Amino acid sequence: MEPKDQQLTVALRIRPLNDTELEEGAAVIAHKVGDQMVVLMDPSEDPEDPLRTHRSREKTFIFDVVFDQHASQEDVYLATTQQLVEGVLSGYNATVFAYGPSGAGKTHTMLGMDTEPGIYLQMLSDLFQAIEETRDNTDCSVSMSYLEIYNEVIRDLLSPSSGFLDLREDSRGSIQIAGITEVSTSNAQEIMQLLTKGNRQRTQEPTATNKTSSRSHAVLQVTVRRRGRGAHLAEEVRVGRLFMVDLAGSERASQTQNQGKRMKEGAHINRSLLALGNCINALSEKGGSRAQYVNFRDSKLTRLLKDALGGNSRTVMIAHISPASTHFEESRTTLLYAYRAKNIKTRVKRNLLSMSYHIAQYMDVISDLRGQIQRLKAKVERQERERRGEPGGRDAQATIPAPDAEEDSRLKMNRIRAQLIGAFKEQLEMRRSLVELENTNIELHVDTSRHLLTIADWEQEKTHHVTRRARTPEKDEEVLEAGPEGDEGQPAEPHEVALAREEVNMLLAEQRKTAALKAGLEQRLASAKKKASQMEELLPAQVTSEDQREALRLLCRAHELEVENAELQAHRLRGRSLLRQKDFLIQRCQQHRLLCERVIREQRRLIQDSGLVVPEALEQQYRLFSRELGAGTLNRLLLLHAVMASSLHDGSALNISPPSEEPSRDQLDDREDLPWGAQFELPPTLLDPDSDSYRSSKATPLKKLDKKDSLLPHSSLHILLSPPAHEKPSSQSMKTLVSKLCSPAGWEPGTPTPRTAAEAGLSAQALKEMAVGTKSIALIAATRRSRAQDREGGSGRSSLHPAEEAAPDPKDPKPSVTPETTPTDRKWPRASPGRARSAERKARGKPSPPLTRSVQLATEKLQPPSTDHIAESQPLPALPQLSKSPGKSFLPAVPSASKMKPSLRFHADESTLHVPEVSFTFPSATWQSSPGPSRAPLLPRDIRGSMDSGGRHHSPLPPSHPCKRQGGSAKRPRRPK
Ligand SMILES: Nc1ncnc2c1ncn2[C@@H]1O[C@H](COP(=O)(O)OP(=O)(O)OP(=O)(O)O)[C@@H](O)[C@H]1O
Repeated sequence: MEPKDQQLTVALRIRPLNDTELEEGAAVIAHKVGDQMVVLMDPSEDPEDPLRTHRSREKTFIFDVVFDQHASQEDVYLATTQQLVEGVLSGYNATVFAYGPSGAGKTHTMLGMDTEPGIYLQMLSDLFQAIEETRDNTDCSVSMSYLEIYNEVIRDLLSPSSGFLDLREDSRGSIQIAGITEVSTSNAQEIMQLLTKGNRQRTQEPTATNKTSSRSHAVLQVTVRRRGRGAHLAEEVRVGRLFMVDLAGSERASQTQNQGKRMKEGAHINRSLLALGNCINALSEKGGSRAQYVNFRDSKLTRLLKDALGGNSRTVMIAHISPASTHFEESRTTLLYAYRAKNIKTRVKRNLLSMSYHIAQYMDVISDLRGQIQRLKAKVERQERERRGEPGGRDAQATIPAPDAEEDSRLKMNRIRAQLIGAFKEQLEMRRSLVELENTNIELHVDTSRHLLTIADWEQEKTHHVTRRARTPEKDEEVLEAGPEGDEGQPAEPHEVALAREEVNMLLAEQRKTAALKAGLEQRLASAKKKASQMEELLPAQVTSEDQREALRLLCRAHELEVENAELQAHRLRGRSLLRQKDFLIQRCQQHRLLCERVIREQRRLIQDSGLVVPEALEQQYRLFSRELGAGTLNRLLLLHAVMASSLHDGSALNISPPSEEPSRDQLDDREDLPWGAQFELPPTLLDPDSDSYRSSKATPLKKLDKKDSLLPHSSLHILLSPPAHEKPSSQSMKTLVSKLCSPAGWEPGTPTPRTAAEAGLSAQALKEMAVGTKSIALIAATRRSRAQDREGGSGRSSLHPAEEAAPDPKDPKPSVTPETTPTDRKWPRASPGRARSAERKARGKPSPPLTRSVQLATEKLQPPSTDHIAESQPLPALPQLSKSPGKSFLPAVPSASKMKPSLRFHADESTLHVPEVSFTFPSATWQSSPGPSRAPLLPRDIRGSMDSGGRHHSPLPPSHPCKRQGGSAKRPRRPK
């Protein structure tokens, strides 16, 4: 059955004013208008204020249904949740959750009172009644569990002594709570008794706004399994899951005047509700223009509600507010949240469990029927003979196996088969549990890494802080203003870091627990396997008929396939998780790299300040390091990695729809203004689609402090665009992509390097377009560096290598060109300061200063190539497609920027320009500078070409190569395949 899109139903309930509010003389500011509208008046705005006469004091919100203080529990149930009952019985998931600030009436709606039962009881009563009505033709079982999430730990409310429970993702991707008590029930009253018992265990404390405030999120999960009865052997099992969630209050700590323990609870509650809010925001924008990543992993609550919000569930959110003017702020934020949630869509599909062993049941029936046919045939024959008076009628009967013996054999066979199935099932369950444990283990590692990243970020920030203080003691006051300090002048550790430390300890304990469980399970699996193989050895002796043999053969085959399936799933999970870990590793390396760069920069400054003589070898190494940085290769790789990971995630690179026969007129039109015919070359790195979620918190201290990659000016990129030969290219997305990848300004300096295509602003279509195609032309985007140099060429500024440029020279009063100061316009040609100045001169009627021929030439050559002539250029040898060259490093595919850009050096006299050896090769434009004396070779020998004893340069290109024919002796050859 096809999954269907389903809009989240959002209802609003306004409770009556309570005694405290009446005593306070609070006014009613929330009014229901019609069935769907609520108007909220701002009590702080004075209607008499002449400055605000034209401003509306009212805020209007529309929901699916709105209830006011007159609505009964039944009204609320009938209009919101009753419709979910049928779906749950048919195998759909459903979720109802109550949202709102403390004391707004969430528990009242969900649990209610004896006289006025809430949604729990009403829904369960209806569910059991519906089950009763279909009992004749279906087998139905209902089980329930009840848990709370308190301070980010899960507790079983039906068995509170079982300690903290784990959330696990099973091999099918659905969230399970390991070790939760599942109680089978047969009526709603039983569930209510269990709920009341569980509720007594729920963490409740009096707060300023509610005397019995629930400090945790309570989740009641009811699972209904339904199977058709009778002759419907093919009938599958329908499993419907119903979640009913009573969330903790969504108020802010300041609003409840909470302190101490309450404050800490508040932090956890707010953290999970913040995560929930973020998910709601991201999900509500998902269908819109902005593609958003939804991070469900930020809290246990969102992980648990993942399906309810973004997956397979029909979901109803009931928002609650107080009508009192004293609660205006909470009511407003609640309404905003609920309003946003209205945009969320889920994709519901029926949960059908195909019964893995029903093949065995078929065989059972077939052999029964065959036996019956045989018996009937024999009976008919016997009767025929008897009727004809033929002798042997009685003898013939003797050759047919007696029905009793047959029945015996059948029963024996059934017993054997049941044992075998039991053994196989047990094994399979254990394998599945092992996969889950493995998955949990990896997730624990990933979570640990995430928290470690946060801690490491903080440690770096701390060091940075100390260094800054040491360097600029006079700015102490500023630093003090920037944040609170600890005892020894160290900045105080933020709450989130302390939390991360706590979590790491907890996660390590969890890891140990999981490892022990896994070891036990592996032992049990080994003994189960041994038992099963003993049984298999004994079986052939017991099998008497061909049918039985066939049944057993099929049974074993089914089991083999199940095992294979489980192994494949395990393999896939392992792969996915390893990639996630790899992602973290990359982040850690990146973090470490930034630290190293900072250390190097500081040390360099120290060396320069103290006038130390640096050994030549070290100086050379430093230059090499700076050049690598200048090339920005790493940043590009990170971007491409992110693009690739993202394309894998949404299948854009893999799931290519078959081309249509005729490209439409539009398509052709679209092509005209695009660098089509080209091919994108992407790194073969395959990374986990979810990588984003494992990034350390966006608000980690270091990120707040040091967002920019200041040492890394962005650089050139060699992109081969591959047009979808028949697919309609989206010119806009392609242009965005090209500008993002070609232009170093594609992501702004000072912002973190994008990690996903979404962050880079690339749509799935763009990624798809990147990945397919046949024809190739080359588009070489000139480097930002060369553009910077181009600008500098105009302005006559000294141009050092990028790292020198990035690290400001203390002796140089002029500010260096760093990515932060670079204008971010993305069009060629850029309005460079040089050009601006010459335009200014022209405007003032002053002639430009004369340039030497070499400066003019170099300036001309540094203009980026127009893409027009690229299409006309001679086709270059096609480069290998990424996907076809797995295992190859991407590194050589991106020509080092330092190879592509000439390093211009202006001496004291602006008009003398020294351009060291470097050459560019564009499809129809080649330029080359004169060889410099001491330039270190940047290309490997085979790419670089060689010098003979006579000092002549031998290009590695064949004489017929177009680049050669254009006459350069040291032209940059194509990257070897
Ligand atoms: N619609 C209503 N009609 C009558 N009384 C109500 C209504 N809603 C809430 N109340 C009363 O208001 C008080 C607080 O409600 P409740 O405990 O349900 O709030 P809550 O949102 O669950 O708070 P918390 O988040 O702190 O647990 C209760 O005494 C409850 O009986």
